[in-house]
Amino acid sequence: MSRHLHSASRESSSYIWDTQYPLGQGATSMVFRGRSKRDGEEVAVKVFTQAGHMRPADVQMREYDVMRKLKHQNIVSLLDIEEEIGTHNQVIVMELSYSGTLFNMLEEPQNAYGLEESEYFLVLAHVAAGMKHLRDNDIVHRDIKPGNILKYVAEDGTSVYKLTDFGAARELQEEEQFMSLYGTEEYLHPDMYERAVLRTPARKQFGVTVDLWSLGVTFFHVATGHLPFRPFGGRRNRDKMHEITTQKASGIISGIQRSDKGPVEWSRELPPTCRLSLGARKLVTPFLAGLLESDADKVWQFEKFFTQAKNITIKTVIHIFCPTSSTCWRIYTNKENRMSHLQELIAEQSEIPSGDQLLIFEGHQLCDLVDHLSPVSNYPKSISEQSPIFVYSRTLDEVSKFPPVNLPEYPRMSMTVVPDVDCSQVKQCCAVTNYIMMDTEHCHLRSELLRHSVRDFVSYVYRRYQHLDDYLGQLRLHCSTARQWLQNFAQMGRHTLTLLGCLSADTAKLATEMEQITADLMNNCFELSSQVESMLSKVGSKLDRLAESQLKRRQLQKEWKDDIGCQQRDRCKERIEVHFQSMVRIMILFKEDKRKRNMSMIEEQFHKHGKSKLTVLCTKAKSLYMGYCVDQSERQFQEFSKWYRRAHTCFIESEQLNLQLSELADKQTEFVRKLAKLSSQYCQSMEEKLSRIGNLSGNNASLDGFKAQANNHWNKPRPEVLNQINHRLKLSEDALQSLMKDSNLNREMLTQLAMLVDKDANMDRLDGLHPSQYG
Ligand SMILES: Nc1ncnc2c1ncn2[C@@H]1O[C@H](COP(=O)(O)OP(=O)(O)OP(=O)(O)O)[C@@H](O)[C@H]1O
Repeated sequence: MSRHLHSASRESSSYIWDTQYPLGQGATSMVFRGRSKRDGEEVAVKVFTQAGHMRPADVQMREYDVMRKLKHQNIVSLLDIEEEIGTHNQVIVMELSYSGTLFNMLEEPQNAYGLEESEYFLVLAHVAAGMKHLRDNDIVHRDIKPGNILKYVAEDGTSVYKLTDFGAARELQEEEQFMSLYGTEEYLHPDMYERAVLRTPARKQFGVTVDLWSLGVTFFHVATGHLPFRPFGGRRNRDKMHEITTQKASGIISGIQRSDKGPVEWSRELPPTCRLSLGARKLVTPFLAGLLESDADKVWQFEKFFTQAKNITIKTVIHIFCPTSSTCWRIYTNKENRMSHLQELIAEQSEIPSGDQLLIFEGHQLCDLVDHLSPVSNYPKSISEQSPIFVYSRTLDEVSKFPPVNLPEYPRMSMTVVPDVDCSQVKQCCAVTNYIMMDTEHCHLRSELLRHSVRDFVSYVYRRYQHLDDYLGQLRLHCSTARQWLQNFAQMGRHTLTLLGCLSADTAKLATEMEQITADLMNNCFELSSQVESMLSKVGSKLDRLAESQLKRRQLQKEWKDDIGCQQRDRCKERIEVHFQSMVRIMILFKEDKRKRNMSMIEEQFHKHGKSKLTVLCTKAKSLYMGYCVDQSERQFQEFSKWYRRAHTCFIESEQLNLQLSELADKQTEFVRKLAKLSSQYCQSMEEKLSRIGNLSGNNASLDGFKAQANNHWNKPRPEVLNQINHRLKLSEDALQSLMKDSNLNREMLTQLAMLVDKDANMDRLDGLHPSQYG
């Protein structure tokens, strides 16, 4: 050893490390923080203990060989293998983790009930990627557990998880088997457990898939903060442990024996305290069940594990909030999926059938913001937990019950001083209080989202009313133009027919025929016009009334009391955090007390004081949450329930108005089409008949033709009526001119009508005002 070094310092040719504060200790080694002599870079140095050196040389070499072979972002990098100066023992130099292992993380109060969801999925993705690299290199790890997964932090601040500790690893092809025993008992495959822990003589062989079981136990542990299979008394009750893992049915993911010789509580679900959302649980539960399969016929192969892990981790999350049940949902879906699929997934969690769902984002219906066929990856990037899509049922105005609160229990504390027990109890108190803190935050978020949902719902309903009102305005204008047109047409028709009636016997006949031809259509048009009129007045007065009460007087908006419920300014979470920090300080003191062999009288008094303070702090934290936050949120929810019934009525009214306006628009279209038919039939028949009269006289129905025809009739010299004839002739000439003018007018009206029909057809494209767009 170098003379210049501190007594706790050790070194190799390129590294130096301090043995005073180990980063961690395993069964065969201690790991220390060290530095490179070359560039001062911090490193982790794994130094083998006596137990490590006792292993056969080839087993020791295997760890070096495996580490040399592996190079992957999810496997801890080997920097060097060097000889320690003085002892000549080999040390492994690795990249240093400042954050420790997953096991260390699970020991922290904030993770005592499992990791937060996004972090959990990172673990899953990274561990699966690391395992894939191991498989690609035909390596079996044989000691997968949270303590062998290190956390690193990437430059962008995100976590990177890496597999470490290849002391038990060796090369093994997929079809090969091994016999030696490795691993940590809680994570061992039942067959290996039987041999290694229960020491049964059977010479069972094990395949690469033993790692899959350990992965299942690890992923369960990371999701819940505790082990899946727990006999009463833990490691002391190994037969029961073996019984639990081997007797569990397929699909069971946990078995807990809570009392001595008591029954095992089997479960196919993750515990309620687990922090994963319902959406995440739906993915993770069958995944865990697949990994924790002890039936050799049903056991997964690695490929299955890789594809399932990939299926889970590539999904994108869409945040949904259901105000009527005050629940946040995370919908995990593939990026390329469309709205119909998203709605099916929402239906699975919310029980609102997809056809019944009303999805609102930022005051708009989601289907007005994104195309039905657009993939979810194109949805607004602003959709987040704080700004989710709100889902309502179109048909139900009832709200569900306020969701029950699921809190882990505080331990029952006695006043007797038992440092070991006290230490674990204070740790549990910290964990429960931390859980309450997170729940408080969530409760507060839900209160905020309820307020947000009211604002969005009001603006959605009002926007809808505004559109309906605008649309009604357009329809009113359109209807009155069509009505005016019909009246003008009828007037012009009457005028034409009167003229024809007094022109000649032929034209009078024609007039009668024309009247018969158009009478039905004309009556039909008048009938339709009055139907449109009455519908318009009915829907119009209803909409006018709603526009007055809602758009003008904002009644719905005013009925909501925004200040009920837990508010940011109440600082509930911060208040509970103060209690939590006090508990942490007690925990530090208790740990010190545990280290001391004997406590003095005064120290014991202080310890007792710490215990009673702890009890007070727990009561305070819980009652602040339950008595204030939850209570306030429940009151807010009840208020919302009353308000929503009215809001839903407004929505239903707007739906009905929308329907009535659509019916009105259809009737109006029918009316305009009939007008067009009337007009073209009138023109066509009139032209036909006029030309027939023209042909009778050998001329076209021109003024000259009529003149000639009239002269024929009246040019016999009857002097007493000559003046009269001439006068009639003059009248006829005027009438014919007028008829021609009428015909032109008719053409013009026809063009106008064509425009009206066109406009009618285009109504639904005008500024998106057609009510069918809201349907
Ligand atoms: N690269 C590293 N950076 C920081 N800490 C580390 C690193 N590698 C290991 N450790 C710490 O050292 C502990 C022991 O390391 P490791 O698991 O490799 O040793 P082991 O003796 O093989 O343990 P085991 O009992 O799991 O076989 C780890 O649990 C961890 O806390």
